[in-house]
Amino acid sequence: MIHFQNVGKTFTTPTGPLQAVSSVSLKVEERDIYGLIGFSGAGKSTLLRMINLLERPDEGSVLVNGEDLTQLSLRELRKRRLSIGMIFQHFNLLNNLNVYDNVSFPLEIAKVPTEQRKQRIEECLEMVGLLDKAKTYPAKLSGGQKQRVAIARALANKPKILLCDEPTSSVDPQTTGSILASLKEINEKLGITIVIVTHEMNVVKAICNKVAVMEHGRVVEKFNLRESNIAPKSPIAQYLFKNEISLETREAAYA
Ligand SMILES: Nc1ncnc2c1ncn2[C@@H]1O[C@H](COP(=O)(O)OP(=O)(O)OP(=O)(O)O)[C@@H](O)[C@H]1O
Repeated sequence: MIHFQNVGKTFTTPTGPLQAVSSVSLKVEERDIYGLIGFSGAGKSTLLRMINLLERPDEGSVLVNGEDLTQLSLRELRKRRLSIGMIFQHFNLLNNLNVYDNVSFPLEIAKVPTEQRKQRIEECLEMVGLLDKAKTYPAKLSGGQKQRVAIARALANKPKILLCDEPTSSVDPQTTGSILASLKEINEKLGITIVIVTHEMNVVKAICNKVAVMEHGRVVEKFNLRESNIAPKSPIAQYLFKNEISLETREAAYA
């Protein structure tokens, strides 16, 4: 479904070139919930953003359903992006619009007629358990509710893939549970493939069937979490599996 072939990305920075992603090859199969884990700066978000070309790889290619998105015209790319939803750490809701209108927004961009829009918005809000909040503005919602609105909005155009960039990093552990439950449900019920960037092995263990561990722009190890004998070899993977804690606070302990 998603196939990274030897991808690389170097950013130009004031202090010189910075290789954020180096020679990554990885396959995400349909219906996977695939975790990308590693310390801050490992290149996880850059890799994730290559799937919908928010970042263009400058080496290798990324195939989505066998198609290299870099070869498409801008018009075709916009169309393909409708089948790839995305959610972010800080929710990125439009604060001047209520919940209903936030979910409506991508449908308006896709020029979905008003009547169909209404039905789809209600379906999506129902899916994340927030139909009763349709008229509420984001400022009145909790972090978990905001992220579930973002999930509903990402689902509006019936994507096949959902990209999640640290979706639980701004919320407390209990709220994390409700967001992860929504993600698991849409994966199981709608068959949506999910790729999730996280710092936390707890998140990976809760919902992912596979995980890739990243360090310094490279994937150092991959695991199928359905296998019974998981034996990490790299120091970082050993650390991550041993310490089910947030890396943000414990990076120093590993270093
Ligand atoms: N647009 C950009 N311009 C310059 N450097 C960038 C840009 N985007 C990312 N980087 C750098 O690339 C490296 C990888 O960043 P990336 O955000 O992919 O890492 P990450 O593993 O997702 O970390 P974090 O959890 O902190 O977001 C970092 O050193 C980051 O500072």
